[in-house]
Amino acid sequence: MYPTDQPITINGVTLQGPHLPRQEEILTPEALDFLAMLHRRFDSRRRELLQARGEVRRRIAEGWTPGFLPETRTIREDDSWRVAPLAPGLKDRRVEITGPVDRKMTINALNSGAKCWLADFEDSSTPSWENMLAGQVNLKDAIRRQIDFTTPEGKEYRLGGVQLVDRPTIIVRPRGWHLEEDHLLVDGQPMAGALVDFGLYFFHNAKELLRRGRGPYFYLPKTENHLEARLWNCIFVVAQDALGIPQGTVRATVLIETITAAFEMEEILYQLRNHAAGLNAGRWDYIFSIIKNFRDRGEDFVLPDRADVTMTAPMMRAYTEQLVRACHRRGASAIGGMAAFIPNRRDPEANEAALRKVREDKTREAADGFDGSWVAHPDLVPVAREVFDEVLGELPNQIRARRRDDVQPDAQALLAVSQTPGAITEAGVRMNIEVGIRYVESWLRGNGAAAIHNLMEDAATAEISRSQIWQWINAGSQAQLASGEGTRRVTRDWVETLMEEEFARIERQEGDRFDDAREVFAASALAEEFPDFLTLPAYRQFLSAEAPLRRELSGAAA
Ligand SMILES: CC(=O)SCCNC(=O)CCNC(=O)[C@H](O)C(C)(C)COP(=O)(O)OP(=O)(O)OC[C@H]1O[C@@H](n2cnc3c(N)ncnc32)[C@H](O)[C@@H]1OP(=O)(O)O
Ligand SMILES: O=CC(=O)O
Ligand SMILES: [Mg+2]
Repeated sequence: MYPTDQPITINGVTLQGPHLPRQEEILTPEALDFLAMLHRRFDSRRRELLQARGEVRRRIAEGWTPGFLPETRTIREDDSWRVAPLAPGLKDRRVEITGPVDRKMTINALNSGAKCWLADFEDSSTPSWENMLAGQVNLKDAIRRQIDFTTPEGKEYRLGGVQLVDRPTIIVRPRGWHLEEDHLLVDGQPMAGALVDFGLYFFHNAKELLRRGRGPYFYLPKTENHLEARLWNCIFVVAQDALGIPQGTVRATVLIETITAAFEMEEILYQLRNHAAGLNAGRWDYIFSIIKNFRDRGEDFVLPDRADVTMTAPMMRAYTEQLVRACHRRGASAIGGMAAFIPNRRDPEANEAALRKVREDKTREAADGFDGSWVAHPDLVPVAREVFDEVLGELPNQIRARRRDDVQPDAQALLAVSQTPGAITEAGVRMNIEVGIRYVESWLRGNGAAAIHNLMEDAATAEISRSQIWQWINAGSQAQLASGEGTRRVTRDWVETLMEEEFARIERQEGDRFDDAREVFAASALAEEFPDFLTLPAYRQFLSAEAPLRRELSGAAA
């Protein structure tokens, strides 16, 4: 038993922060040894790759435009290689439900009737130590079918009686490479959140999953290039050897959700080819990545209101079609993304509208050749299933049936940002502010996904909101409001006035976190220096093990 609330060091691994329920089951000395091994072998490479991201960004700011890499041309042109055959539980992925790994949602997702469940430590989860550790407990219990839950009001949750084959395949999404977990230090350095999430899940469950006819499967978020994919591949090889399980047991689906990764889709599959399962079109972070990377490149890269950047915009069509082509050429699954419309059981009209819009979105994806797609809510599972059932017929996927050889890699099409129809409007600026603050408030309370105005908001959509504001302010005369609304520029002063007004409109409740949320949102939307991720300073200020001390010090300084 570890001492309560005191930092403790075992074999160079320091555990700090509050003592959490059942932590002894997860943070066993053997599991900590495994994490320390991963950190010591791979963290310096992670840091180098993060630094390389910064260099690419600097080159883009100086006028360089990313494109297909000349040095990897042979990989793209060689038609002979394929990824490993689809693994058990991953052949038919027509409907995947996504969601955070809290106990109730875990049970609901596993009872949802979806083919797969993306168990999310990332966009939809606040990365508090409590959430991250509880997620590991919940997954361990779920895999062993020993999970139930009772709300304080007495509502009971347990796994339904379906057979293993009908239970969604679990695919875990660890945190991105940028986030650190400073409740676990190795040799005095915080571990990468990604290695903690991957390592603990793999260590405790890989063998059990194999015994049950499945495997340790992962979604890899926010990858920026094929070298980052190579790092993951090296981690998989070492992890499988360390546990003595066969090479190739791990499978990874990589989210293509950065503009640089869009130029390296086949190279990413190639690096991971013995472990690759597919690619996913993570549309929200993709839009964020375009804003972030091209934020100071002038009018060719200024996007209209967030609501106008839809999947039918030319750049989004190019991205999704090229993704299906890359996957099917290499025998991998192409998985569609998240339509943000959330059903509402209390409002039939909003519910109807959400079902209609999601159906439209999934219909386009299925027709484009995707093998399946994501839904955010159990009530959307039947809609997506119906759409894909119709296109797939008896087939489990469209990998062979829709090769999409009619699509060609096309850099110009991926970069056709200025062809996105729409306009910047005052309503759009206000919406970004209001929704951004509301989302951050939810995140600070530990809920990393929220339905706001019947739309799903998570870390990726919040990044779009705050980075659009930043770009519109800093793009100067290139970000004019729609002509019907005069020629007002989006200035910092004006945004601050709108922020005051929107903030005043928000209904407050005892114990809410709106003051903190406004501070976090303003700091990233109005900052002179664009923070790489909204969640990075917010983590340090509010969730890190040193956060209470840091806040105390800044309070004392004030
Ligand atoms: C950009 C990206 O990365 S997209 C992927 C990441 N984002 C996500 O995964 C978001 C997933 N979705 C969600 O978290 C939720 O649907 C929300 C927060 C948007 C809305 O949730 P709620 O406000 O609870 O919706 P609602 O009240 O309609 O839920 C009805 C029931 O469905 C459950 N439910 C809703 N969404 C999910 C889900 N994704 N997984 C499991 N159960 C769910 C709720 O827990 C609730 O259960 P209960 O009736 O037993 O209490
Ligand atoms: O992770 C998915 C996204 O759209 O971002
Ligand atoms: Mg994302």
